Amino acid sequence: MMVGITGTPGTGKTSVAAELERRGHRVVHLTDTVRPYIIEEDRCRQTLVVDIDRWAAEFEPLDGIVEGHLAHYLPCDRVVVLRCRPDVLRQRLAPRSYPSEKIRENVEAEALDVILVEALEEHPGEHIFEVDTTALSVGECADLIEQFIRGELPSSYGSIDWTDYLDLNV
Ligand SMILES: Nc1ncnc2c1ncn2[C@@H]1O[C@H](COP(=O)(O)OP(=O)(O)O)[C@@H](O)[C@H]1O
Repeated sequence: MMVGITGTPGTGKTSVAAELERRGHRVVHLTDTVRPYIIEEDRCRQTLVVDIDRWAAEFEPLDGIVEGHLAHYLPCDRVVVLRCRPDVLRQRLAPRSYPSEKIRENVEAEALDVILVEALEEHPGEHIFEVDTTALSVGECADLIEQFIRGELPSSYGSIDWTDYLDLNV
């Protein structure tokens, strides 16, 4: 089974993937796989533009966890969407050397459920599991993900509403 862990930058993908790897899961970090598919580098926004269609088409499915904010574009059997309340996300992103515009864009995307909507465009809802990491430890997030993978927890998504936090970006 290939399980994607996706989410806005700062929601905790790298941290929870490291914990799942420590627990014995095979983990592939997708940033390590996109380099041959980079179309351009947007230096101002410190963003790489990737040919997602070609990358996803050529990706060899695997039994394990694929971690990265493009994971939901892969033919995953299950997709975990990590979430974080926008004000807390802003704090998590603050130590990064991101331009303020990039932080604003990410916080806004999180408030608008952008990654969840993208995931739902690619996968049936019953394969999707949203985890609100705001008040959970990395270990608690990993516990929930393992329970979902084992089929002990049903899919769940759509209960988060962070539109009230959109004005944080003003
Ligand atoms: N569940 C969590 N609770 C509190 N802080 C977290 C949690 N997950 C990640 N963090 C912290 O948030 C920041 C971003 O986490 P990271 O794993 O790098 O996110 P991503 O890979 O999605 O960009 C890091 O400082 C990390 O320690």
